[in-house]
Amino acid sequence: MAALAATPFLQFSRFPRKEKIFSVGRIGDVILKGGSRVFSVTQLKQRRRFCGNGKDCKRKVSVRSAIAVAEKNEVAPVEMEEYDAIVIGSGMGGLVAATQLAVRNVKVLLLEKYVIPGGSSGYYKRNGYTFDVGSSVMFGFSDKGNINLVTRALAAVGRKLDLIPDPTTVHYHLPNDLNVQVHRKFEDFVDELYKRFPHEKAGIDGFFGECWRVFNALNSLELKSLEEPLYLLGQFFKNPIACLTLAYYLPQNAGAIARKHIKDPELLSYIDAECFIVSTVDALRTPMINCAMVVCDRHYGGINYPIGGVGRIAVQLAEGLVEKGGQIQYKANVKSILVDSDKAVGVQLANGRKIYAKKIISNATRWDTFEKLLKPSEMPERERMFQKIYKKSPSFFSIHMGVKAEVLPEGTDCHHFILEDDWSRLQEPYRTIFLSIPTVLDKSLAPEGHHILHIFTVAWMDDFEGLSREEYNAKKESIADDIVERLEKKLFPGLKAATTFREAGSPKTHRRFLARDEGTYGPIPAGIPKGLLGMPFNTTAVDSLYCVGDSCFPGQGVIAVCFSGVMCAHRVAADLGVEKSNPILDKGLSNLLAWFRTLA
Ligand SMILES: NC(=O)c1ccc[n+]([C@@H]2O[C@H](COP(=O)([O-])OP(=O)(O)OC[C@H]3O[C@@H](n4cnc5c(N)ncnc54)[C@H](O)[C@@H]3O)[C@@H](O)[C@H]2O)c1
Ligand SMILES: CC(C)=CCC/C(C)=C/C=C/C(C)=C/C=C/C(C)=C/C=C/C=C(C)/C=C/C=C(C)/C=C/C=C(\C)CCC=C(C)C
Repeated sequence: MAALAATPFLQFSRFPRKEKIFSVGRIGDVILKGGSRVFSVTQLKQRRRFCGNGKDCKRKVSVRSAIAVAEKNEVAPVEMEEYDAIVIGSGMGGLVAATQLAVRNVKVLLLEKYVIPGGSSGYYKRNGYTFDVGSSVMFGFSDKGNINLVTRALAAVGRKLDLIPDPTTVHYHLPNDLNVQVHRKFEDFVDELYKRFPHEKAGIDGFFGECWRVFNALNSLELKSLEEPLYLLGQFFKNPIACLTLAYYLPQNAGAIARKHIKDPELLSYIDAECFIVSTVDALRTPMINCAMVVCDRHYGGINYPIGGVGRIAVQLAEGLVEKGGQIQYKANVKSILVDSDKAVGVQLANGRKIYAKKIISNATRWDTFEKLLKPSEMPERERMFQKIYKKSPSFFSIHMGVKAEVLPEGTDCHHFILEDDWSRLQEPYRTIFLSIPTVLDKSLAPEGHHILHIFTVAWMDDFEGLSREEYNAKKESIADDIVERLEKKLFPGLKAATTFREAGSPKTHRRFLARDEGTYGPIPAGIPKGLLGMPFNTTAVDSLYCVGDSCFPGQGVIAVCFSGVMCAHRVAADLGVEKSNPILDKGLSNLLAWFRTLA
């Protein structure tokens, strides 16, 4: 047994009852796991007085004395699975957090419930088609600047994908025949707006000018954890103007800023549509930083599509993770996060297996993390506050289709957004249609002579509850028929007849395959938010538990969750002692941020 004293983390199984396991942490906390019960050394020493609630586990002892206790209690060592960090879920947020830790030589294990990586940025294959699970508009994927976080995430693990530049981010088909093509070149795009709204030229310049101010500030920073004070101070010192600019815009929303410059209601509705496609809410509820980020990045680095499909990004990151010494396990469904004395110490899988780590990172949504992986009755106050400020966004109804190529007119753009009638219906379920045709850029995704149409529209889970299998399937088909008919009228006559493959997914499909509560697309503000002020970062009220992904700052979107992954890895690395940190400053900043959130 003495030989094991040098091992930083030990685990023993108790004789003769093998199901009892206990472990010794690096600092020597001893935990005896017996079913759901957790015992500390103190409790081990006073077994008769143990009441079973595990509340006493605070006392630290040396590994040597822990072993002595173990020996006294007739336990013997067993093989131990212990990591520096466990990441639950391999969405882009989880993958970036895991890879960023692995390249810092942190021993990291990524657990994914599904059979491939990527979550909503994954892919699936059917009948010769490679479909993107989520949408195919990739921000942050260029060679320019600091904000190209997808490119940077891949580069960190030595990967680079071949990209196809998309000449038009999106083609809007809006009420009153408002047609706007968002060209790659900013000047070409605003020309379209000037033509339609000549009386608002100054307003257009004013609003987009402010967007560029925010974007340029973002793009001039080295992006790391905003919860790490030494980094923040360093950035303030190096680039005070950029930091103050961002601090100024942090609590503001795009709609309020648009109204400072623009009066024309139709143009304001257009800005709503621009925000809606990325946040599923109008401009008044979309943080200015997020709006600026997307309306500028598409012209700065441009939107670029990876040859082979969006799913290739996640596959490359997962391979890179393993190459850098990390591990990934598929079909590993985490059922609960193990907590000892208010500290996350490991996870338990659906098959009962327990795995321990110093830090646990959840890429599940905050709702799934705090209501399913942890006991909802023990939800920390900070999370209750988050749930007051943010609610779950609706999910999507999606249709993946294969069609004969001739049905698309020459020069069809890759991405379209359609709202046929009334502007006031922008946020209603099924009213808007998002359409991507990635084969316009990459023909290799479909059999020769065919295109992919990936269509989605906002939908709520409630519409699909309580139906029999037949009713459910019939409902999906009827919604899909209706959308195809609308697309026939608006864009592609003959679409139905040209269809060679069609598969529809409901919010239930999103819930099932992405493990997202109610299939939600992410958090949306319950009222008018104070910009991004109320959005939580990565640390949580549970010691050693972190969240990453779209229910963390700055929200939905691949580039946004990549940023969340970068921030999370930096904070975790600092807490593991791999990056510089200062506990006094940490505490000060954490209190300051908690206070900021109360203002949201
Ligand atoms: N710009 C675009 O075109 C585009 C395209 C696709 C996705 N997206 C964005 O990606 C964002 C989501 O990324 P994300 O990183 O937050 O998460 P995600 O939902 O994509 O991935 C979460 C992953 O965690 C896994 N998981 C959840 N619970 C688990 C458990 N208990 N055990 C094991 N695995 C578990 C899921 O299977 C999934 O793979 C969305 O906001 C969306 O905007 C954008
Ligand atoms: C202390 C404190 C806290 C502070 C101080 C000041 C400062 C320094 C600050 C800073 C800040 C920062 C850095 C920030 C950052 C931010 C970011 C990065 C952001 C980002 C964002 C992004 C986003 C939001 C994105 C999104 C996207 C999306 C969602 C997309 C989607 C798409 C789709 C859906 C498409 C559509 C389609 C069709 C149409 C078809």
